[in-house]
Amino acid sequence: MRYLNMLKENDAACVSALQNGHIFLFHHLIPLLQRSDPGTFRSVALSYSEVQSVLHRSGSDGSLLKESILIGCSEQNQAQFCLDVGELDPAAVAKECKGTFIDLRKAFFLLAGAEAHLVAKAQALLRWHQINRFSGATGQLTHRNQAGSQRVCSSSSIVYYPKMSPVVIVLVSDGKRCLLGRQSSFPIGLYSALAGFCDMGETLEEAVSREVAEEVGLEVQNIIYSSSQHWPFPHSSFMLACHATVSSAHSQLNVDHLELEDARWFTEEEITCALQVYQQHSERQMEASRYTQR
Ligand SMILES: NC(=O)C1=CN([C@@H]2O[C@H](COP(=O)(O)OP(=O)(O)OC[C@H]3O[C@@H](n4cnc5c(N)ncnc54)[C@H](O)[C@@H]3O)[C@@H](O)[C@H]2O)C=CC1
Ligand SMILES: [Mg+2]
Repeated sequence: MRYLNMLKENDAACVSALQNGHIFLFHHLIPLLQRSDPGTFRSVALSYSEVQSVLHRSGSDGSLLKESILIGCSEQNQAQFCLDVGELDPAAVAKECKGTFIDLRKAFFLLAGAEAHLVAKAQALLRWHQINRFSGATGQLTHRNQAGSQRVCSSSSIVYYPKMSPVVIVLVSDGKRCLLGRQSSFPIGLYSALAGFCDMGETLEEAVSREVAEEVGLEVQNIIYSSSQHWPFPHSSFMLACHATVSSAHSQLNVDHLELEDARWFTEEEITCALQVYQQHSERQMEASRYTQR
């Protein structure tokens, strides 16, 4: 952690870490992956010299490498960076790297947990840099530090840091059943816990109460924080997960159909059965993928 922090503060050390580090490539924010076992994918960690040669063979002079952004540090203490090669031909880069560019909406669910997290973080940082080239206050260009952990306005001292949008997601229970909803944009049959963006100035509890009231017209109690994660959709969300209850006497739903297509109470048996069906479906997909690769 201290090493990463030092790289954010020290441009020269960050350049040297880049030359000895691992680089993950993106093309217009789409991550490069490689197929590993049948049906599974992994992210591609390239060395500095490997990226240099990919860039040269794809017709670039290699200066793009300095645009790399620090995203983390491996267990072997090797710095990890990401780089968007959007100006190059994606097919040529993918062929050079024996990989394929896969949209993050898909990639996020194909990768193992830690890799999915790293790739999502990388995409969020790349996007933030792409849309913050100019200061919103002065309209002048902003310049990044070597790690890409901040941008500074070229005509004032304003410093910009990467931003996330806090989101609450809450599993509401009436003591026997849990409440799930679906938006019309969800895949057929998919239901999820209720979620929503926090408003400016709200506490976690206020955001949970408001979202549940807005979406299904219930008043929740006993809000308990459970865990959090970075969530890359629509982009750079910071998702805070909670549990909450309603009394069974006040569990009648009044669904806002502008926000949700449907919301329902589900029993434990229904959830267990749905999870079993999901598990069987995933196993069948894995099997089909093995078969098509033979
Ligand atoms: N059940 C669900 O709705 C689930 C949602 N999520 C995630 O939860 C988050 C919230 O999703 P929704 O339920 O659709 O939110 P939501 O219930 O707050 O409604 C979305 C609306 O909020 C407004 N909004 C306010 N701040 C916004 C911001 N920073 N970015 C985008 N829109 C903003 C927009 O008008 C947008 O149409 C997203 O990150 C989504 O990917 C994840 C799993 C399930
Ligand atoms: Mg919502």
